[in-house]
Amino acid sequence: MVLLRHISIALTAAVAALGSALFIALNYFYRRRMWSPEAEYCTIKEEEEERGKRQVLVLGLDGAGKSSMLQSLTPGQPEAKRGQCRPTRGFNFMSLSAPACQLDFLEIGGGEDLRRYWSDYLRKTHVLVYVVDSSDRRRLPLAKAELHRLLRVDPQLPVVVLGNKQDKPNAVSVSELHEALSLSSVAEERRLFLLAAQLGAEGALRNSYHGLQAFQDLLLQLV
Ligand SMILES: Nc1nc2c(ncn2[C@@H]2O[C@H](COP(=O)(O)OP(=O)(O)OP(=O)(O)O)[C@@H](O)[C@H]2O)c(=O)[nH]1
Ligand SMILES: [Mg+2]
Repeated sequence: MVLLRHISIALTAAVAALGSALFIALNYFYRRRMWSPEAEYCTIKEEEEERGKRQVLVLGLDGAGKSSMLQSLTPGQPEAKRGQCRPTRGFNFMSLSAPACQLDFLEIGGGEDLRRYWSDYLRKTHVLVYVVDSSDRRRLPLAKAELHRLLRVDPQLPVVVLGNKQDKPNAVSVSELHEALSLSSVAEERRLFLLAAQLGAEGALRNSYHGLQAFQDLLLQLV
């Protein structure tokens, strides 16, 4: 009788231990299995931030001057000249190493077929550089609509708007650009800068923020 009681106690304990082990194993299995793009993205972003990388997303309508700007920022490429950039059919990537961190610039082409993918890249982005062709007066409303569509996705994302091609005779001024892009309506919660810029004939980017180094410093402050 006593032996039977011992056996039943031992069996109960064994079943309980097995149950716990099964529960822990299943829990572990499902935790690993339950994947969400958001969780995956957060892990990647955290890892990159730990390694001191910051992403600068460069967007703007086709022909605005995004690739030209990246070329002019690329060390060792001073010979980049106007008219040498081809339309970006997909991505364009460039990295700049600063003492504090690495700035990873990612341009996505501005063609109509690529614009629909722009917002997918905002989640990984620390600062948006939005390039506008100041001389393309006809498409300013489109440039504004695309910018506002992007900014609705992330109300806090810092933005630098580059009013490019200021060298062109028909370019709108910075204050006209501010008005045409309705920047006051999107600047409330975010840090937003509007700079006039032009690619010099020798390929160097000039902007109203006192040169290239200051432009980089501004980005480093914002990321
Ligand atoms: N006059 C003038 N031309 C410029 C300036 N910046 C760029 N360009 C010219 O504008 C054209 C388009 O420049 P890109 O840099 O290819 O434009 P993008 O924004 O990268 O265009 P996509 O890749 O098609 O989205 C090129 O012929 C450039 O040389 C500028 O400040 N002034
Ligand atoms: Mg390009």
